[in-house]
Amino acid sequence: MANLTEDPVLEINGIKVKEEDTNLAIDNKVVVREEGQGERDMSPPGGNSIHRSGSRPQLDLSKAAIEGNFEEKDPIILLPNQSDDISHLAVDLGGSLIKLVYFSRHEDRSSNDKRKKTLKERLGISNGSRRSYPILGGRLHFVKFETNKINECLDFISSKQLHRGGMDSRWDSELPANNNAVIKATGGGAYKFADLFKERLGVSLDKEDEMDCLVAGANFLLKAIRHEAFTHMEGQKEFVQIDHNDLFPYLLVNIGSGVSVIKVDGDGKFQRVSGTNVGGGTYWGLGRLLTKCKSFDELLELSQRGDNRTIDMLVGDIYGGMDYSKIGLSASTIASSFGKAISENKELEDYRPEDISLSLLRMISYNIGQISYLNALRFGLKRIFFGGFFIRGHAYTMDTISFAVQFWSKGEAQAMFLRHEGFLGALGAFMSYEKHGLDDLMVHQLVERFPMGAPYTGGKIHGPPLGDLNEKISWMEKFVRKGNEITAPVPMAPTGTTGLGGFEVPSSKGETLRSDASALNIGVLHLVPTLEVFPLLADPKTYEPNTIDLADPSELEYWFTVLSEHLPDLVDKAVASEGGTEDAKRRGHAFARAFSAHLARLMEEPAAYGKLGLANLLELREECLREFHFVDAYRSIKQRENEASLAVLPDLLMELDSMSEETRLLTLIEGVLAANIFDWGSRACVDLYHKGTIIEIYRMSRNKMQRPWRVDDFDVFKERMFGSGDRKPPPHRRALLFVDNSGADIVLGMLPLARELLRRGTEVVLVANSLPALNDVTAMELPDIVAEAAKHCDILRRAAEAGGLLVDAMINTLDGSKENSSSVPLMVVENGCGSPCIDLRQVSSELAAAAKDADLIILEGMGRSLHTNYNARFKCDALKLAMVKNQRLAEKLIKGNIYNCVCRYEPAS
Ligand SMILES: CC(C)(COP(=O)(O)O)[C@@H](O)C(=O)NCCC(=O)O
Ligand SMILES: [Mn+2]
Repeated sequence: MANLTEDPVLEINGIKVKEEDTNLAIDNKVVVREEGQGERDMSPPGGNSIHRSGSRPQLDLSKAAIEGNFEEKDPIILLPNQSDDISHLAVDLGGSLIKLVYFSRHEDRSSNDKRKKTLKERLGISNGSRRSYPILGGRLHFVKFETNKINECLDFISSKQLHRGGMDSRWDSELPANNNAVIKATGGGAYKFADLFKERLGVSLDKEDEMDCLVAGANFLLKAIRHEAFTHMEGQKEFVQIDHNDLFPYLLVNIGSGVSVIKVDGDGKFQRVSGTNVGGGTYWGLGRLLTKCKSFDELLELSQRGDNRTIDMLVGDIYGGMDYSKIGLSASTIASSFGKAISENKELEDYRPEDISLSLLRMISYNIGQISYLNALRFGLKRIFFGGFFIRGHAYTMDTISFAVQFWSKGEAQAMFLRHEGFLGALGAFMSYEKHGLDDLMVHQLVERFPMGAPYTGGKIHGPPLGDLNEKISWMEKFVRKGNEITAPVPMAPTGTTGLGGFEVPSSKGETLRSDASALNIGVLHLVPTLEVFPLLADPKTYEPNTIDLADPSELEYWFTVLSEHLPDLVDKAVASEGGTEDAKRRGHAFARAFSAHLARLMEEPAAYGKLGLANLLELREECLREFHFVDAYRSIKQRENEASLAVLPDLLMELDSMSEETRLLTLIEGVLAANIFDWGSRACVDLYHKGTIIEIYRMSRNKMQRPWRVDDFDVFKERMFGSGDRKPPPHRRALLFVDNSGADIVLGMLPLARELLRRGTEVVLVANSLPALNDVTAMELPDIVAEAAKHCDILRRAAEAGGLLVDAMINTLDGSKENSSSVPLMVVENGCGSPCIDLRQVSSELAAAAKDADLIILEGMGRSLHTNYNARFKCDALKLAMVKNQRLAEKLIKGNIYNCVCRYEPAS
């Protein structure tokens, strides 16, 4: 991609413009409420972004860059700073809270360049199939407001222009905006506030049935979001994998102001079987009267410091401190909520508000748990999902409900909670828009991201959005100046909080309850309809990308330390990559703070963002960099190393060509392993780079390549390649090479290996990152590297030409001939990721298409073949190659040492 960093004059008319390619870009629309100041107007300042007005989105041309070839007619221009332009909204107007779900569309990358076209033809990808998705890429956001602050909500909708345009025009940007906009709405407020919406926003509310919406929302979440449901027992949270084919029937208990109990038998098939008027509204209403609390969250926070024994009558109070063991009740069981208040000569003021709040919370939670159990029993249901904003991710509430269900059902029924608990209705209303195709989305097409503000605000979004990066950073700076105000997460109830038969008094309570606990557990859902499950996974259902389990606290602590210690160096690189300007420095600091806050948050509650693996942490770092507009922190390092390696490539190729086939294969594999040492993500390696030049380190690394390697299946691989005795196996048809780093790794390691496969008649597909991550080579950079290498090698040149790789590159071939002699093709596809690891449940459609004819995959590097996929099994032959550049991982995974190598070969399973 050619960068227009010199501020060229861009003619927009007549040239196609498109937004940044954002399959993986993070949402950067965090908006904040400042302590004590209410909402601050954060509408975008003038600057170099063009002001938005009217219903047509305007363009932000800053940092515009041409994608592909300058020479091409009508090149596509990327607008990295152009923010979301297409939005949709659905609302759930409840008695206590208003929930919004809105969608912001991002232009899908439908690149025009010739390389992609050739690739598509070769891989048989038709554009037609893409168009069949009613929605293109986009993001689903979740926001809530208190109903009594409906004006804030209307301001928010207005500031983001969410009400603009009718649905049809919104889904398809080519249609004109509609001035008679209609918003899907559910909840009682859809009736109550219809006039207000019309008056303030000029929109009509299209009312959807509340139960329909709750069920549609729950079904969507349970089918489409990976870590949506979890159990919560005695402080332990555990995510539950729901089998889509075995979801129904279940009981859905939605705890809003009141409680609905719904038996769900399928999509759109349900019956409201019960309910209770003692719900969230009761807790809040009674709690407010009894404690003078100003908000629900405040009331919940009070309960955190409460001791209900002062008010509740316990079994022990009646039985002189004894259990009533005959019927299974311990002395600490609540015999009668608020029961002590009748027998004591005390007034309301004599009770601590904290104790009242906890007593009330337990009374209501327990009652709901019990009613739910009775209904589950009534219909023979084993699974009960609890939703609604009463829960708010609050540990005691969940424990209390779980306890009731467990106790009364004797463990037969299971209480489960939903991360998007409060948004079922709003999501369901959103789903009711016709033709958006959301209900067809699958788990692998949704990527959840946690924006920069999440650790601070808990995803709470108030007021207008932060207009641009500058405002985001100044908010961050202000925040940091205020000191350590990262609010503590919801303290997990310690083990034993709710012993069998009753509720013990919590032995330790958190200092503060996060004011907006529930919203912490959800991020922004990025919809990427083009993502697919990698078709060569032997068993996608049991596939787990992460090798290291961060549920082990010592692992968690270790990797947090590694990432924290790497941060200063990363910031230096990132700042340097943007010219070391003052602006870059500011962004660098803000990035470091934001990422540290994410780390701190996860350290306190590892499951806060869903199940946590090392791959998620490494990806979060890259996402966070992107959020602060560090597009490619290792850009110049990559360039330098590519140049140095390309300079010695001809000598290496000559040396290889002088070898026998078998020696050459070994030398090639050694070469890949040795060159994998160039990894700017490894502390040990970075220290090493200060001790020599690229070539010196490469030589040293090669010289240390004694076999047997720590994991050494080379001989089996060699046999598959050359056979034994008279048996000569056919070459592989197509190999997918998941490449890793720039520089020596790709140029002196993987390209020569690719060349060997090509020489043997195997088609080669180089699979590289869609977005930069550390010093990994990207799919965008690869064609130029291949073109350079092809100048020195006929095999590569012919294959690259056959694969359409050289269409744009101006290369001088060795012999000057340009005829397209027959060759198996060399291709490049993007993998759909922007991380050093790869989750093969979510790969690009290009890669999925390329995989269909592949019978060999080679995964290279620590991230792709050790941290992730080390235990993955494939339908085709697989070779995993990596140098282990971390002592602890070497000990743990291969019982070896740092710089040991892995050559793991697994024939098709
Ligand atoms: C980030 C990485 C996975 C990249 O390794 P690669 O995939 O390039 O081989 C690796 O450098 C890593 O695990 N680094 C952290 C551990 C350390 O600094 O030792
Ligand atoms: Mn790498």
